[in-house]
Amino acid sequence: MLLAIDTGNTNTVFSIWDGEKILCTLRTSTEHQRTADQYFVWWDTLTRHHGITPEITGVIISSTVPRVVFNLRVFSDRYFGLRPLVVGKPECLLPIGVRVDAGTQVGPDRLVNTVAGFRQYGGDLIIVDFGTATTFDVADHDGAYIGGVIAPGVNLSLEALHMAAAALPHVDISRPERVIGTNTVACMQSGVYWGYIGLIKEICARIKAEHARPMKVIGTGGLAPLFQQGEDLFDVTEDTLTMQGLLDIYNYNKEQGSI
Ligand SMILES: Nc1ncnc2c1ncn2[C@@H]1O[C@H](COP(=O)(O)OP(=O)(O)O)[C@@H](O)[C@H]1O
Ligand SMILES: CC(C)(COP(=O)(O)O)[C@@H](O)C(=O)NCCC(=O)O
Ligand SMILES: [K+]
Repeated sequence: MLLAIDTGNTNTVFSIWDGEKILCTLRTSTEHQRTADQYFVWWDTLTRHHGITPEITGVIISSTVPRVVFNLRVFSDRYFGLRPLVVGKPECLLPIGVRVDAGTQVGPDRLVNTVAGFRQYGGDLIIVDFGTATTFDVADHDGAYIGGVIAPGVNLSLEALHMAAAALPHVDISRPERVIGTNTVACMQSGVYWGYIGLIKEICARIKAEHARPMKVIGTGGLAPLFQQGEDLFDVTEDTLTMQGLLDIYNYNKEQGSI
């Protein structure tokens, strides 16, 4: 079984792959102070709760927060006796090219998404991932990652309003039916929800105009379905794209004999 770990700036997700199937997914907040032993207590409690005793034979990590990788490495080594494959490190091979400005450290999550998108849908893709930041990852005809767009995340935008303005409360995202809000919360939800719909449409249209061939748009991340409602933003939404990419990269490294 493969343990695939996707650390974003907000949440860290562990998925256990049994062949081509996800057995179980565990989620915790991302904190670089969390030790290997703390991960294990959490892991042990939840896997027992799910009634599984996973036989982990491989670990792969994608982390947008470099500092958490140390404790995840110790966790993997101490509890499974395994050296994890870390996306973005030179020893982790990728089945796609990366064509960006020299010296750019592309977020590993973006590369992982591109790998999974290319394997499932072929080239010429825009992948929109709703995380702490909202990222647009662009894959060329041959699957190479050729850049994209980074925009402030949905919850980050709502949080920024609350933090900066004394009279604005903390608000959760939702889809208001009407654009004209008749109370403060509705006004904030409208600004972020409908503003975001506009942002996604405009950025995708401009990427398509810059790209020589027709493109498919994939939406991923917890909020993708909320934005897809009643709109035609994405050709497809995928809720486990990053996890699938981690499995693909692990399998590729096995095939290449690098692990
Ligand atoms: N299904 C969902 N509904 C509402 N908020 C969500 C959902 N999934 C994630 N979020 C929120 O979106 C933000 C980004 O979370 P996440 O996608 O885990 O980011 P990251 O991958 O950057 O850690 C967080 O504030 C999280 O609470
Ligand atoms: C853009 C990101 C912050 C998104 O991270 P996330 O929202 O998943 O936590 C991350 O991919 C990152 O740190 N990227 C490095 C810069 C780049 O990708 O060009
Ligand atoms: K992410």
